Amino acid sequence: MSQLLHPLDELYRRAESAMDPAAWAYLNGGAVDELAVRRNPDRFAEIRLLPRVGVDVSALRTSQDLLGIELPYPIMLAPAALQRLFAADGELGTVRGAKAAGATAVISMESSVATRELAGEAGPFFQHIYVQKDRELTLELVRMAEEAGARGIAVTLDNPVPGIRYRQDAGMLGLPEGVRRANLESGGVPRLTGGYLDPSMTWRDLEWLVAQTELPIIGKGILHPEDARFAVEAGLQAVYVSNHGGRNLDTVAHPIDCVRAVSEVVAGRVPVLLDGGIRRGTDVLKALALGADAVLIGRPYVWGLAAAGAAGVKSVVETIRDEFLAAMAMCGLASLADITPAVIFGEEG
Ligand SMILES: Cc1cc2nc3c(=O)[nH]c(=O)nc-3n(C[C@H](O)[C@H](O)[C@H](O)COP(=O)(O)O)c2cc1C
Ligand SMILES: CCCCCCC(=O)C(=O)O
Repeated sequence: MSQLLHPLDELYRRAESAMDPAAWAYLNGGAVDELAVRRNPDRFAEIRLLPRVGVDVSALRTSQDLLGIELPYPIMLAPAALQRLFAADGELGTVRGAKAAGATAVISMESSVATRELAGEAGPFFQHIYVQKDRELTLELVRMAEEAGARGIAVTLDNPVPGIRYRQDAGMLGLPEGVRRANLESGGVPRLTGGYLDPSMTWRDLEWLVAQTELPIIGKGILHPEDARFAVEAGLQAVYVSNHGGRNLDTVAHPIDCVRAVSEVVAGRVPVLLDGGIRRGTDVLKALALGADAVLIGRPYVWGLAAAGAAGVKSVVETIRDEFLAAMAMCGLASLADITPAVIFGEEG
């Protein structure tokens, strides 16, 4: 008798059989013993919901404005590098699937299709960057994002040095032929000469970055409430709670355990985003209940991309969205504004 799988688990299985093992290791692996990779989703599963009944949930209101983008529901796609490792279309499949599902994508600086080529196929999108040792190159990346029509820039803060990734290193020794770091070698942005990370970057550099562009800057990889305060003081226009999917530091705190304290410090001054372990619609509800304004899906949409291209990406987003909508209704929550910590068991008092 065949076992019925959750739709995402089915895509995971199909993706694994479609993908080169080294790419699979890069996609799903993480730092050292990969405890944080595994436990990010587990932490969501450990949190219990406490529904209210007798509420009219016949028309759920889930749209919101996020940095000038009208999100139909609070689910977006996290930046993921080098997607031609996973599917022939790479990021083209992702932005097409995201657009079809009404989800805003964050395009990695390390995309294997250039942002300029993706922009015409994408809905509203954000560009991700790492601040480069060469600040002129950083500025060129900012200008590239502006010219391509990005609606904001997510700058990754949790990666001062490369994560130690044994599984990845055992499999992938370099980029296979045909997979390139497209934003870093085309259209005026020169190829990187040194490492892609700057371990000397501080809040002063972020203040500098904010002053260089009209685009909102989103600080990705914040877990500590004090860093959330620094981010707002530096002029960042969104705080993105993340542990990089457990890919950089093992045994790091889980984003779902940090988001409440972060959101209390941020106190509504800027939006709070969260990724790391979002696998089910109830995870979205729990993240919002504890203070996030929106969440981002990481690995699961890449499983969808690898299994079925743009349609697979769309299906991952819609599966999680439909579960989220059902969970809202089951919990007696008619709008995003109704989602508070009171829906978490043990927080109701
Ligand atoms: C294959 C892959 C590549 C990634 N590339 C980037 C990147 O270029 N920049 C970045 O800030 N985060 C990157 N991330 C981290 C994601 O943006 C996100 O934080 C993480 O995947 C969320 O956890 P989840 O996969 O459990 O949903 C990458 C993640 C994966 C799986
Ligand atoms: C040579 C490109 C490396 C990109 C690193 C992307 C990333 O952040 C990840 O987690 O992987």
